[in-house]
Amino acid sequence: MLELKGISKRYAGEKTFALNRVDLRIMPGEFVAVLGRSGAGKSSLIRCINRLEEPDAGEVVWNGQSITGMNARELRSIRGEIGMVFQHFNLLPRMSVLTNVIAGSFAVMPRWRSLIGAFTREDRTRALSALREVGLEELAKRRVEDLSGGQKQRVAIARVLMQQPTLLLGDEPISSLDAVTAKRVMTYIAGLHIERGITIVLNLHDVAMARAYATRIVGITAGCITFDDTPEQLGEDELRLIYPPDEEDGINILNLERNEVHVSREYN
Ligand SMILES: Nc1ncnc2c1ncn2[C@@H]1O[C@H](COP(=O)(O)OP(=O)(O)OP(=O)(O)O)[C@@H](O)[C@H]1O
Repeated sequence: MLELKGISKRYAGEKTFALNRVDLRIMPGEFVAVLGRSGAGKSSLIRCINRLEEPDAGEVVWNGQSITGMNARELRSIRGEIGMVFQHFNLLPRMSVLTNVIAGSFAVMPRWRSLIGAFTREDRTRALSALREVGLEELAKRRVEDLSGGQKQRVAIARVLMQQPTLLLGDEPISSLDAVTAKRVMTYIAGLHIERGITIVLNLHDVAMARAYATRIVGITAGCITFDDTPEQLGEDELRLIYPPDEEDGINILNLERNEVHVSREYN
């Protein structure tokens, strides 16, 4: 179980809290989509879970272990259990696809081996099998910088598979992909949930995707949870709460008819 207890985060120099005493309990095997307008605190929430950002207050507990109470060594080890996919993939662009996938186990690999690239035969076999699962085995030797966005995200998913995590965190993993590719990537992520029972927490900008794939939706507004229920309960009123009109520029970002949310001017 993943538990956030009173998590608060305020960035240096900012007046308002990015997260304001957030409490959240996620049971094993849940697929949670986190929705909210731009700046609501979605990334901060995801990043505070594995301490890519340090919360200012509160506690994160994963399977009975307090992540917030861990020292650097313990944190490295727990991160081996927690996979992460990002909007911009976070891959090593000049390295091969295979090397990137093997890098998924760096957190659990003795440091000297990861430094000199001395991968074992077993590492390669496992990485190739992960690539097969996302349909990219033939591209194993290709440099990552030569791949399309969708292929890069599938490499990132293969890297997560290699890591064999029990928890997958995603910070807008489909935001930079076109609609068709985004759907394909979501299908792979859903596969991790359905076939392996991995607990998943993803930030998404796309309400339709959240409804289609998640088992639970958490809405964040100005650093606070304003919705937490099943996708079926997410109606128009709830969407208005999660996506209030921008007071400063008066743009109502919610287009209920098209069932999609424009999160910033660039998306329009
Ligand atoms: N490194 C930072 N330094 C200062 N302020 C930050 C930093 N990161 C985020 N913030 C602020 O914290 C608030 C929440 O940001 P966060 O990135 O968590 O929101 P978000 O919902 O993920 O937004 P988006 O959908 O645009 O990515 C925003 O007001 C943002 O400007």
